[in-house]
Amino acid sequence: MDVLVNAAVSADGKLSSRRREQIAISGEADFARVDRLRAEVDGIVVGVGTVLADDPSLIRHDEAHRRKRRGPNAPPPVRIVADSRCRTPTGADVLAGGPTTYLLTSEAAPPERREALRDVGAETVVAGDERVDLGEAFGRLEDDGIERLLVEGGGELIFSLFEAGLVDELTVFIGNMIIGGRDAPTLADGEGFVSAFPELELAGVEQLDSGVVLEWTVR
Ligand SMILES: NC(=O)c1ccc[n+]([C@@H]2O[C@H](COP(=O)([O-])OP(=O)(O)OC[C@H]3O[C@@H](n4cnc5c(N)ncnc54)[C@H](O)[C@@H]3O)[C@@H](O)[C@H]2O)c1
Ligand SMILES: Nc1nc(=O)c(N)c(NC[C@H](O)[C@H](O)[C@H](O)COP(=O)(O)O)[nH]1
Repeated sequence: MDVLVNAAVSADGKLSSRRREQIAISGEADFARVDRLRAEVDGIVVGVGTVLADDPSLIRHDEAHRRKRRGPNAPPPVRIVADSRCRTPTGADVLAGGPTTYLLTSEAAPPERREALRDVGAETVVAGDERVDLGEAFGRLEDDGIERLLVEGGGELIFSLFEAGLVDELTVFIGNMIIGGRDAPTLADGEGFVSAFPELELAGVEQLDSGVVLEWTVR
């Protein structure tokens, strides 16, 4: 599995405000860049915290770029939500129309919630006891031919992926604003590392919109 993480953060490293409302940190050129990234992968991943905060649909991508890079018959990327307890609302946009939506969940999810989400078309993958075992779940996606993933957040999920050693590349747009707030989500939240910090290697720097895009590979 090849895993690319992408996010937009403020100059002080926040993904959104303490109210967890989506903020336009980047601009048109960055959204177009993300649309191209989406077109290059088999699946787009978010955590359920992002679904509850932003209600993304994860459908939009650069179709022309997809055809050019992956051929005329390449399917659009599937949508994937990491959701340990099946908290995704059945009416969430990520479940509406469009490509398959995989729900990665755990044994801790109430069976009736899992059933309800299956009833509205979600493809459920159960891996892990309390939380999604991301390595195992990604292995199951690979069995379905999903080999390259773009993870778009949020901070809890991104931290867990680094903790599990599953991230290959990280691209971050850093914008021209300060959001602040000790409770505002950052790029990597979770418990945080105290030693054995994952190390990155700088692979690219580009000025875009009113900020900068940093491309990192994970050592
Ligand atoms: N600026 C950006 O680029 C960007 C992108 C995405 C999200 N966001 C923001 O991030 C915030 C949401 O982030 P968040 O950190 O609250 O939630 P999140 O999206 O990281 O989701 C966390 C949830 O994922 C699920 N999960 C399943 N397995 C897990 C595992 N092994 N480890 C961790 N989580 C696991 C859990 O149910 C957990 O509650 C929102 O405010 C949203 O607006 C910003
Ligand atoms: N590139 C980028 N710049 C930002 O300033 C910002 N706030 C996001 N945030 C990502 C966002 O939280 C969502 O995950 C998806 O962009 C929504 O996806 P849809 O358009 O619904 O498919 N992304």
